[in-house]
Amino acid sequence: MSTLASALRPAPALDALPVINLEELGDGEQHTPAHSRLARIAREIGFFYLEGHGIAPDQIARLEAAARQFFALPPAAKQQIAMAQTRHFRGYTGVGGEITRLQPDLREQIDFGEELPAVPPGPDTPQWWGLQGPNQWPTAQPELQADILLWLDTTRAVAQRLLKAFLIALEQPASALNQLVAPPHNNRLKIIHYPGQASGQSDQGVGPHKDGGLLTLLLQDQVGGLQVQTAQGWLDVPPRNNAFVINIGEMLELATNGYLRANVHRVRSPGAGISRYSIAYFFSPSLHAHEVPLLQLPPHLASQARGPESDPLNPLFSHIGTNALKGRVRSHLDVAQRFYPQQYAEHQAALASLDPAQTAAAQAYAY
Ligand SMILES: O=C(O)CCC(=O)C(=O)O
Ligand SMILES: [Fe+2]
Repeated sequence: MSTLASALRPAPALDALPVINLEELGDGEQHTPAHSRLARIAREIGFFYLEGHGIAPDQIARLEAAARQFFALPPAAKQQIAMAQTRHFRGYTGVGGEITRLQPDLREQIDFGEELPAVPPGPDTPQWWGLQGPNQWPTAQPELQADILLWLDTTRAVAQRLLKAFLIALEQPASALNQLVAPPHNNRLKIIHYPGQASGQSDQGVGPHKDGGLLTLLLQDQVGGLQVQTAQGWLDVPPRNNAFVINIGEMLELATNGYLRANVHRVRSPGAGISRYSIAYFFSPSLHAHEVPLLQLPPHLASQARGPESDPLNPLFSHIGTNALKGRVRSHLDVAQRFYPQQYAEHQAALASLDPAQTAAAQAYAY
C-alpha cells in the first residue's frame, strides 16, 4: 500500500484498549519492537493502559482512600479550599461548577499543581504566570498534603519515562523535549468524585474534551464510565487494576504536527446511589519554555502526520502559557471572571459570536 493510502486508511476497529508495559520499553535509548508498537498504538487510538510503572499498589490505594475521605467531608470543610478564592486554578470545585462544551460537569474535584511560589502579578508579567502558585490544603484532612505531593513526584517520574519512550518510538533523540519539561514544572493533578445521577437527568460526568498537556496518567476505580471517541463511536475504557489509563494531550499533538492526536474522551455519570472516583495527572509543558517545539519526524512518519486538528471552538496555541490559561478560563468561569477579566471577556465574546448551529455542535460535540 502506498504511503498516502496507508495514511488515509482508517484505523482498525478496536473492541478493547491495548496494554503497554513500561518495563518492556526499558530505560535505554535503543529503538525496540516495543517502541514500534507504542508508536502504532499511540497513533491509531492514542488511549492505552500502562502497566509495569513500578508504583506500589499500596501507594495507589492510600491516595484513593484519601480522595474518598476528602469528598466525604462536610461541605464547609471542602469550601474552605474553594478554587474560586485564588487565581492559581487550584482547590475545590463543587458539582456543576466546571463547564465542558458549554454544559456543567456533574463532578466535584480538587485541582492541585506543582507546589511552587506565586509569580507576583505586574504590568510586564504575562497573565498566564498566574497558573503557578501554592496549592490549597484542607485543614480538616492535614495528611492529604503529603500524599498529594508524593503523588506529584512519583507520577512525574513515570511520565518522564513514558515521554522518553514516545520520543524513541518517534525516532527522536531521547532528550528532544527535556527543555520543554524542565523545572520549574507545570504539571497538574485532579482528584475527582462523580456522584450517581438518577436516570432521565444529565449524565455528563465530564463532557467530551481533549486534555491540554502532553500526556495524561489516569487512575480510576472499579465503577467505569470513561469513554474514548473512535471512528466507530464511543469506546468504553473499563477499569484495570493498578494500571494507568494513558492519553495524549494537545501539546503532544502540536509537537508531532498531528502524527499523534489528542483524543476526545468523556465520563458518563454512574447510576443513582453509586459514586465513581478517579485521579488524573496531567503531565504538561513548563510555562517558562514558552513555545512547543515542532519535532522533526523522519520522512516515513512525517508523511503520516495529519497536522493538528482544527477546531474553531478550541483553537490550539503553540504558546504554552496562552494555551494553558485558555483551557482553564473556559472550564472555570468564576475564577476567570474574578481574576482574568480580559480573558473572560474574550471567551464570552467568542461564545456570543457562535451561531446557533455552532453552539448546538459545541454542546453535543457531534463530529
Ligand atoms: O475521570 C476520568 O476518568 C477522566 C477525567 C478527565 O478526562 C479529565 O479530568 O480530564
Ligand atoms: Fe480528560
